[in-house]
Amino acid sequence: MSKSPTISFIGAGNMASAIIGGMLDSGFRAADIWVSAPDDDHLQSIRKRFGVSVTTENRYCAQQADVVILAVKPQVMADVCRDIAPVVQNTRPLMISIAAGLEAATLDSWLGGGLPLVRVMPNTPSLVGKGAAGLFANKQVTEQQRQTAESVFSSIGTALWVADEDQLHAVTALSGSGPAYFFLMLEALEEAATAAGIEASTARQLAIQTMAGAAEMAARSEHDPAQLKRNVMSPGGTTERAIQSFEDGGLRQLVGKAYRAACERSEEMARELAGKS
Ligand SMILES: NC(=O)C1=CN([C@@H]2O[C@H](COP(=O)(O)OP(=O)(O)OC[C@H]3O[C@@H](n4cnc5c(N)ncnc54)[C@H](O)[C@@H]3O)[C@@H](O)[C@H]2O)C=CC1
Ligand SMILES: O=C(O)[C@@H]1CCC=N1
Repeated sequence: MSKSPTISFIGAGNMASAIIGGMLDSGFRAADIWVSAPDDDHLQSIRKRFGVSVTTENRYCAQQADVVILAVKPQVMADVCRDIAPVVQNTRPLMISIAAGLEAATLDSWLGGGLPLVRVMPNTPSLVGKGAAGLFANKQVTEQQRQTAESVFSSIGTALWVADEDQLHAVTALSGSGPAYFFLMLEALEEAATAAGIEASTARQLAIQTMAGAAEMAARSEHDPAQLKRNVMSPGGTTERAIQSFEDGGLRQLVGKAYRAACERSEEMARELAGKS
């Protein structure tokens, strides 16, 4: 069997940590992982936490790799790619970008052109093995490289390919940004329950367990969410009143509006960042 690939992360922030943490839990080896970022203090804390190799030199980091995962903010991506381009043009690893709204063609041009490139939109629950990621491969990506990319992201949750790159905007607004929508719901429920007199820690635990339980049920049930919702709503009972209140307040429209705002921002970022090339 061929040796496991060396995977280098450029960027050591929230998402790199979430992906590395999930990968190690699912059996990837720390010895096969490199991470680079400018801040040495930050890198040392990642090294202590995960036991991976670290360096402040992006080029050196990229040079080690069969797979380079670009995990920096979209706004610094152009500089990072141009800096490592001479190295990766020579070693030709599989490039993976997790940046929101940055198109494969734009990244490829910054990297000098012609490299196999997978764009992934992951999310932070990857840290606990419950990630949800959409993946898109450019034409240079081989079947084996597709499998490698899929093995990384399916090791930390659900990983689904999209055929059309444009669909990544819709994925970003759904599962990329989505954890924050549910955290907002948790915040609001906790505030409402504490205002009604429940101790804050009790309110938080009950709200979190309820969200996790509802998600698990939705995942396992043969019924759709609308039916599961109706099953909780006893006629004339408490839930019916609460749901009516959500509907009267326009929650559905508000969710649609927020979702479209995220989609539009992703498209806008793609235009802005393509203009930087
Ligand atoms: N946070 C999230 O929920 C998600 C983020 N993303 C994408 O992931 C990417 C990273 O986001 P976060 O981890 O949240 O950001 P972050 O700000 O937590 O991490 C960025 C990392 O890049 C490093 N960095 C900055 N300049 C650098 C350079 N020149 N060379 C190497 N490293 C450099 C920073 O030191 C930091 O470690 C972004 O492109 C974002 O669009 C994608 C899905 C979800
Ligand atoms: O907010 C953002 O732009 C990134 C992409 C998806 C989640 N966080």
